[in-house]
Amino acid sequence: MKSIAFAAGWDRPPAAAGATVWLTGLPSSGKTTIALELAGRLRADGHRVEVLDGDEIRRFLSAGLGFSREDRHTNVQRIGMVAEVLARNGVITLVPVIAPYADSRDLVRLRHELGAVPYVEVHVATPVEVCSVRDVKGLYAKQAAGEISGLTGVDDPYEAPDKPDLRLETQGRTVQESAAAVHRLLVARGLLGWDADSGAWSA
Ligand SMILES: Nc1ncnc2c1ncn2[C@@H]1O[C@H](COP(=O)(O)OS(=O)(=O)O)[C@@H](OP(=O)(O)O)[C@H]1O
Ligand SMILES: Nc1ncnc2c1ncn2[C@@H]1O[C@H](COP(=O)(O)OP(=O)(O)O)[C@@H](O)[C@H]1O
Repeated sequence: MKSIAFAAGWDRPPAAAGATVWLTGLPSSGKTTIALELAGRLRADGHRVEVLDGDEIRRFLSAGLGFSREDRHTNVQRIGMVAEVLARNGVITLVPVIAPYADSRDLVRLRHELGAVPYVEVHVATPVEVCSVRDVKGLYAKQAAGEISGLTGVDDPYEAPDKPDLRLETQGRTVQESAAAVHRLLVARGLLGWDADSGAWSA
């Protein structure tokens, strides 16, 4: 199959369409780690990739927003819009953001669908018991010590997706295995156009 691309005179396969890949899940579930691992793999395969990091967005685009239901909704809609613009322009946009409310996520998906922009929802479904042991940023410990409140999955809601495109259990799996599961989904959906591993069009 590779020879078809080169016989056609391309020095590299034509760019695939962009897509938004939203990784929703609890703090420390693995969203950011999986997004960064997958981004590296996709970039190595020649894809244009952006990772919209939740912390960075909150420092700039969503500066001043807190963690009330309303602020989280606003944050998610802003990120959804940026992701849609990027994806519409051929970028695979990975979004490791909690997005705890189903109606907020559904609105982002709907806007993508209305614009015919591919959208994939991955639920990083690590149980809270595992997340609170990982506690990458010390938030679970702070909540337990009474220093913060309103922590998603502990004393603030997390509405798990009913029908995500992929539900990923990360406990007992390596980061590479988790990222590979998302990669397989993108290939199965025909979103990568050209699969460098198999040397075939994934569509
Ligand atoms: N109260 C509370 N609840 C949940 N998360 C909290 C909270 N306070 C701070 N943080 C940290 O904020 C990081 C970014 O949150 P998000 O923008 O992804 O959240 S949301 O979608 O707007 O709900 C989020 O990043 P991740 O740990 O990568 O998920 C948290 O570490
Ligand atoms: N299979 C896995 N997939 C993703 N992360 C994992 C996995 N196994 C262990 N981890 C670890 O879990 C932690 C997840 O942290 P992070 O990605 O920052 O979570 P989040 O972005 O959801 O808050 C990291 O320390 C990561 O190394």
